Amino acid sequence: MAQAVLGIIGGSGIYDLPGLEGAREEVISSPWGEPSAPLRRGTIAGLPIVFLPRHDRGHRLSPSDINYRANIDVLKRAGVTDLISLSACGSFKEEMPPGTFVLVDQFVDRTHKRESSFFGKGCVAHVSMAHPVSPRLRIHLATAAEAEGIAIARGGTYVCMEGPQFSTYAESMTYKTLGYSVIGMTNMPEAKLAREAEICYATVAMVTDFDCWHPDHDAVTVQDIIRVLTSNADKAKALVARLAKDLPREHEPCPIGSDRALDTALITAPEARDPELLRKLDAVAGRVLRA
Ligand SMILES: CSC[C@H]1O[C@H](OP(=O)(O)O)[C@H](O)[C@@H]1O
Ligand SMILES: Nc1ncnc2[nH]cnc12
Repeated sequence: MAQAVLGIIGGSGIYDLPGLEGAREEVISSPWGEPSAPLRRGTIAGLPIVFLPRHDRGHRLSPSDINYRANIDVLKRAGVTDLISLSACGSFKEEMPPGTFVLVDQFVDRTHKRESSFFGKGCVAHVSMAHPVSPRLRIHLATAAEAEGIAIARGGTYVCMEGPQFSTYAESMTYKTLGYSVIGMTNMPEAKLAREAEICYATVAMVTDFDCWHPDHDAVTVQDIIRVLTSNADKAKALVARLAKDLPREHEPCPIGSDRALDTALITAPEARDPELLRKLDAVAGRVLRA
């Protein structure tokens, strides 16, 4: 049984992880290019933790400029088995007001200018995304949030837009009418790539605003979001600390097989595979390619 290594991707407002014991910076190079930032590695209550701020410190990177492939690749190389994304989002539901942490269980991908797969010409793979979030991690997150007195919603659909502009009123009303719960700009293709890399993934979607559909909120502004971000970030850090204390030290097998997603995904015949691409896939797909 493998040791659990918890990865944390910090989104808007979460550029470090105070409380990381013995924290040190680790630069891991990736054949997929530059990750957002060096990793910060340490422990919380003895559990190995790897932290990566997806926009880099200073919020240098916009959602479309993040190299999601490099980020997931370096987290895989760092041994991450379980990955939590901490993400700011807008809400489409009155009952999920700013301050709510939504443990989403579905995603809709509306992004259109991002590299969204490690696979392609010379090594084709099709992983299942039917259930994109680890049910086991969601349960651990819900338990940790309850212990910390953090208001959560269990389940919801996160629609990922390209951005960087916020939605038009018509888009916002459409997503609301379709029944989506929250909106953000980063969790796709991140969740898809984590699945391809066989890393269990879950998102804490932290509501900062009601997007622009809400009659009392004419438009979303970064200033308004930042006001909520700070208190959300404090709660998120408490949530991570509690999760780290309670997460089993051995990686628990994923009940939906996220950690073995490539067992049934590769379709390119071994003799038709491109050696160059195989080299780049050494970390994310090494388990199956070396078999
Ligand atoms: C600062 S508001 C828009 C920004 O916030 C969210 O970032 P993240 O998901 O990394 O927390 C959203 O996706 C946008 O990137
Ligand atoms: N309303 C919103 N739309 C997209 N991304 C967001 N991040 C925070 N609030 C958002």
